[in-house]
Amino acid sequence: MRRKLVVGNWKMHGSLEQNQALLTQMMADLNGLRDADCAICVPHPYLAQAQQLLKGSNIGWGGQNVSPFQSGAYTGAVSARMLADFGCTYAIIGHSERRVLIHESNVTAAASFGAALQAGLTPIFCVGETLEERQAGVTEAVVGSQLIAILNTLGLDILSKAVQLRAVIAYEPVWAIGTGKTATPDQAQAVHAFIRKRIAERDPDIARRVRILYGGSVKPSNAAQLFVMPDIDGGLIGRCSLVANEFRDICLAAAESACVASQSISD
Ligand SMILES: O=C[C@H](O)COP(=O)(O)O
Repeated sequence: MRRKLVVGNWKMHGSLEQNQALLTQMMADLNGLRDADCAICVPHPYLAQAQQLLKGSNIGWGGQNVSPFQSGAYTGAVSARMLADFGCTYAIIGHSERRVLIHESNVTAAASFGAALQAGLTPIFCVGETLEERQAGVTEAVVGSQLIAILNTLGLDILSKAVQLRAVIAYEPVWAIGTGKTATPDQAQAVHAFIRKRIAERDPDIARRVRILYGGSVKPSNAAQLFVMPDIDGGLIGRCSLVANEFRDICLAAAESACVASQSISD
């Protein structure tokens, strides 16, 4: 059975002082969490602080993007190796805010996915459609092309590395991000099942093992309904990862849904 994972994406929020208080509270709140994994992806300047505070706790940490390049004259860019230097486990790749606002392409996102794996990080590869795309009925075509970009750009060899480092996919419908409009559990499940089916066409074993997170206005009041869906393996959380008790409740919902699932298997 796939272990649930909840990842907070702080986006461009925080300060040394706020982070100290928030991470300290989260460590206290999540100290006893056993049945789910959790992590926080912080803005790059706060990686050292996250490493110092979270080391030895059961909260992992990561960055929110990596350069597709290993090093060189790329002003303002941060390499995957640099994230690894700060003990990161995770790197969010291809978030829609980067795709939409700074026109990051499928090819760039795929190359960053490869760079993250190369540095030993677990990439969290984001896919998702806009509202116009959903209304036009092309959700599967859009998500499918975002996924296939990985193979087209990096080739089939990337799959074994992705398995080894437990690469994660995050389905985030753009229309649900930061809007308060969550996809219904059935809408999200349908796209998650499509993603798993697409991966299964290449490799059924990877499809069974890969964790697919849902992101887009996840909150304590809807987390449990989403996490019990068979192909939803946790969440990528924006706004509610900036509020300790809301993030705690979402992590607890993930752990609880894992217990419900294991009970129903043994029943
Ligand atoms: O990476 C996280 C997503 O963009 C979701 O953000 P949100 O929970 O604020 O809607």
